[in-house]
Amino acid sequence: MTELPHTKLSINVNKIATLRNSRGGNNPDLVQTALNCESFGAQGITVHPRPDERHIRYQDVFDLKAAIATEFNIEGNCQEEKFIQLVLANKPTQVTLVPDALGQITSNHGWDTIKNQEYLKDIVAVFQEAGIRVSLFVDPDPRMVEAAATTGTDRIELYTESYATNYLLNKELALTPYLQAAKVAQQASLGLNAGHDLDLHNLRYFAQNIPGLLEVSIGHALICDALYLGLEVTIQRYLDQLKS
Ligand SMILES: CC(=O)[C@@H](O)[C@H](O)COP(=O)(O)O
Ligand SMILES: NCC(=O)COP(=O)(O)O
Repeated sequence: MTELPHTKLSINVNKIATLRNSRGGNNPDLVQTALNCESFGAQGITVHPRPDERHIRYQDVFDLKAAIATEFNIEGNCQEEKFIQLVLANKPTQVTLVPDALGQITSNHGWDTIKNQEYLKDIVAVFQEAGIRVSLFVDPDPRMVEAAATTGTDRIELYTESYATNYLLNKELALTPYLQAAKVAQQASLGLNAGHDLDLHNLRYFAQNIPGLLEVSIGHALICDALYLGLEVTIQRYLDQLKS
């Protein structure tokens, strides 16, 4: 029997949609690619629809929901009413709430869970009442993690951009704030996810050292690696990084 990694790999397929949209038509086929990801071992599929639908279109979310069998994670900005309705209509396994500004190229910060405490409590409850697990995207700041716990969220997703950047300079230092944040999350009984700029170089060290890491969502680097290695080999390599 093969050993299963304890941290789930959810593959973000935004970049497949970016490529498809660049020519119109349906090549590459987003749903087929997601199904391939699953058959190659992915334990979840992540999408991050943005209001301009520059990659994931709202219809893609319905199409993926109807097709995939693993955990479906929809990330996005819940300050958009259209996003809330999209998530409620699809009832994914998990919604990850991200405080994106309009027109942002990519996500670049987590929630200020202190300032937005009341708003987050209300919106977390909206999704939970629909049976959807909620995760809040936060920076690795113990104060933000502590305040996230008081919103009632099930999980947090640690924004790993600074880990990925600093890993190249000093991996121990790069990890330090994430370790502290993870400890606070554990004490508060919050589930822990992570994502953004994780790749084949920095993933193993993160996964081996962050206690209780339940899920990583990875898109950009994984899809780039698949151009060189093929999707099946790439996914196996990412899963290998998650084996303890
Ligand atoms: C929240 C997060 O870190 C990712 O979902 C990332 O924002 C991917 O979005 P893009 O593919 O639009 O860059
Ligand atoms: N939540 C992070 C995510 O889905 C993918 O981020 P990236 O690997 O594309 O940087």
